[in-house]
Amino acid sequence: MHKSLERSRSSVSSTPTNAPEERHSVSDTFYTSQRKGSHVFRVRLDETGFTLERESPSGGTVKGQTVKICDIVGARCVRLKKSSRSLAGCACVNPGTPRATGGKRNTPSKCSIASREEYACNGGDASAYLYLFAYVLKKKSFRSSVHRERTVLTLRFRSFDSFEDNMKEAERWYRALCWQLQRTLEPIFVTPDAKRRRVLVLLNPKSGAGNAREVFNLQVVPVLNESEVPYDLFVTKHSNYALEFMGTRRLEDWCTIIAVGGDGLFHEIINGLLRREDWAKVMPAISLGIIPCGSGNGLARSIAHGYNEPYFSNPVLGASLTVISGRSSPMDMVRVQLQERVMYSFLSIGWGLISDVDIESECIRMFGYQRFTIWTLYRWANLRTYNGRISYLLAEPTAEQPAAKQSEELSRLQSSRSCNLHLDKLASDSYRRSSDLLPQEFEDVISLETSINQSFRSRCDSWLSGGSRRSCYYSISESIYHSLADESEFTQAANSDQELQYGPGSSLPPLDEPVPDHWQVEQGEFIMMHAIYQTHLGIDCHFAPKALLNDGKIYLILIRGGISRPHLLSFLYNMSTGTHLPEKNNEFVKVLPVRAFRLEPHDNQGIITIDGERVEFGPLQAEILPGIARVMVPK
Ligand SMILES: Nc1ncnc2c1ncn2[C@@H]1O[C@H](COP(=O)(O)OP(=O)(O)OP(=O)(O)O)[C@@H](O)[C@H]1O
Repeated sequence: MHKSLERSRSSVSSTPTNAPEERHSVSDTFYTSQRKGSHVFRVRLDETGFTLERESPSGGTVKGQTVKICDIVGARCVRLKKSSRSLAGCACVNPGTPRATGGKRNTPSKCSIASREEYACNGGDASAYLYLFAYVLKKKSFRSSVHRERTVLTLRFRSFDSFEDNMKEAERWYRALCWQLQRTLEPIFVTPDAKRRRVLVLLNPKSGAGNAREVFNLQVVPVLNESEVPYDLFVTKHSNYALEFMGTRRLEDWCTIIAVGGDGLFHEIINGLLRREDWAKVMPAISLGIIPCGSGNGLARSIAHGYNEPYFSNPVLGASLTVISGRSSPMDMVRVQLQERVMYSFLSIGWGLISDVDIESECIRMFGYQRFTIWTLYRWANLRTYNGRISYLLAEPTAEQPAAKQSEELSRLQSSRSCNLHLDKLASDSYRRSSDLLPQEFEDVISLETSINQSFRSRCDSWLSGGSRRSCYYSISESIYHSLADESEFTQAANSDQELQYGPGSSLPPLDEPVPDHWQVEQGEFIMMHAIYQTHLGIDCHFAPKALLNDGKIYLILIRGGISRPHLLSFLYNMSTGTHLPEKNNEFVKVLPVRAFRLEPHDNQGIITIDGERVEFGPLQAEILPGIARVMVPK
């Protein structure tokens, strides 16, 4: 969608007042000229957004429309270039749209600004333009679901004879918009001089179908550019790259860390952060985001679900808007004590059926997300049971589990000693800004941009690349990272710390000591145990409908051996809609909101997963760390 309006020469009636909010509200009269006649619009920008009201010839309002401030991502002031050659790359020139000739100057089409400018520019046009980018919620028909649609609103300023004066006017509107947008951002996303702070992007080129790089360049970069969010991009080179990166780099320059990949990459990021000496300082100062490119994408789906953000129409667009929203929420994490090590988890811990499906179905990865359905049916037909003991501390106090005892245990959470003595040992050498990069190091960026398809190029306006505030660190091919730091030292630094305790400490007794008396116990044969703290395990698995990002609860879901196959099939089938859980716990299926639990398998082998990644088989215990991380959420 593209709307363009021209400012009338006759009306110069902005509304300067003294109140700060009012000073940043601007309004004026614009008009559109169409074949059927011209229309006059009153346009206002204030804290609610952009309001356009079409005037009737008698001066009343015929039609009004508001583009909400929460849907607007940014704007640009531009001058159209003079030569028709340079217009080929101009904003809104859609290669698929035939250009109007000079004689059609007053016939705006979807991308008509450029068409008219070609004529006008040749005649020495002094207009300045303000392009405003928004992603508005739309519903195509009664039956279709809501989706976001890109909208470009264009205001043309030509009241004055000189371009400079018109540009001043356009910039006044631009500044007002920036001010209004900035009001919607939380302070951690803004620099002292009122600019957007930088974000760090970690991209796993191997996640999901292996197209994370293309997804990022084609779908995420345009949104980052439109919103003028400066970013630094690192492409992971191997498994655990993100873990090492997060554990050893200086992070002060970044306010957000975006994982472009799957839940496995996000898991590495949080574990890297929590292995830092300064984790307690870093965690509240940084917000995490995810662009779903993996095969599971449970976290991205859970965040969208929690905020009613459309997901299926365009998951990457929704997630891109979320990571630039400037709004964050605390998120619970779970500390998991395994026999030999500690891990931190944001999604789930599994034993039995679902973990088997997750890991065993790797061999049919070529089926994409369908691999889970195929393998679930296979496992259902060849059902296994597992023997073990599960002890837990309920989240809601009961008669047997008094509240005082619970809070006493949870208040014992404390930070452990530092383990990361090498923190930033390498950072001062390896961290560089874009201006330091050699031209050939940018070639990758340029080629990636120019290899994009036509439909994208029409959106990736030429002035965006010219004025881009991006800097890129690509570790692909001739890695910049490699050229700046000795990797063996980097790896050594990370490995040497691996054995040490790090991150938030535990409030639980050691794994080899008995659980407290007031904990409850389930033991015997199980089909599965799955502990989850987000609503969705995957895009199509609404596993814990009541879970919230920050409710301080682990949802422990148990299925006992002896469950009938039709009952189990109905459970598995209904997982996609979240209707699989019984309203009241029964003999075979139990849902237990807990704060901590311990799993002691009695078999010698089996599969245990944490956030979908396989870990060593054996006893473990887990406890909730309420709101210890921050995640980006939709506006
Ligand atoms: N450059 C790389 N080469 C190989 N493996 C990598 C690389 N970067 C990261 N990895 C590993 O790939 C694993 C899976 O990545 P990721 O989670 O991004 O995708 P996925 O498994 O397809 O998605 P999901 O976890 O949602 O199912 C991670 O555990 C990470 O350790």
